[in-house]
Amino acid sequence: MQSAEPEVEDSFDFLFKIILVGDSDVGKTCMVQRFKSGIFIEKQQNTIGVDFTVRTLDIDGKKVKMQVWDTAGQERFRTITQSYYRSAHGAMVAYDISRRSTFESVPHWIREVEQYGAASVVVILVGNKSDLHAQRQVLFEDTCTLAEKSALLAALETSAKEAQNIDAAFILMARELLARNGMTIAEQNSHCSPQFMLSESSHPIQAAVSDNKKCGC
Ligand SMILES: Nc1nc2c(ncn2[C@@H]2O[C@H](COP(=O)(O)OP(=O)(O)OP(=O)(O)O)[C@@H](O)[C@H]2O)c(=O)[nH]1
Repeated sequence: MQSAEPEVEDSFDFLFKIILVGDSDVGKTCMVQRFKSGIFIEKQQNTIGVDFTVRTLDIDGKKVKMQVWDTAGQERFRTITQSYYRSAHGAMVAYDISRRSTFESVPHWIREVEQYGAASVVVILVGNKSDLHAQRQVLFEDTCTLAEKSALLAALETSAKEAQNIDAAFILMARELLARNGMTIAEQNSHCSPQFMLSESSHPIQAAVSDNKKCGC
């Protein structure tokens, strides 16, 4: 666990703080590790409190530093993790597509973000372990329904194991935060990433969903 704010040394154009929440064992740490280092390590220790990691993305020539706060999903760390919501620009609510109970916890995590986070926080719903096709317990349609009902920015499925959509999730978040912080919608619309659903909260739906994905730019 790292409790202090990380030092930000090198230069960047934008710095965004992203908090990753969701039940224990949905794969949050593996997602962050895949995003940061491009690797997948099967056996992870459960996160204690909160860990942070940083990666700088190049988005259309802008250096966008993503400071990612990986929180513990275990109940006993709730009070620690709640104190990290307030400064987050973005939140990723993660569940495991092969474990229905983790999807059923999503409304709880969304409420936490709403309760403890800033009013402007951008929220994305992420169904991890999309490689576990045979064990699927959550339909992506249900994910989209929930994301729309909760007015989230987007819903997508990822696999930290097979490197599916992990970068896409963070890039999507970065682009939305950039859009809200000065980059024009016109610049945004020149890009389209397949394999996820976007809400209309900030700009038109760009893509439609799921495993046999079609990009609807
Ligand atoms: N098949 C599959 N397994 C995964 C994937 N991502 C993570 N796992 C496995 O899921 C387990 C839990 O992963 P973690 O990253 O520790 O989960 P967490 O959400 O950070 O858990 P807490 O720290 O307790 O909140 C580990 O055994 C991982 O190997 C994935 O994309 N596919």
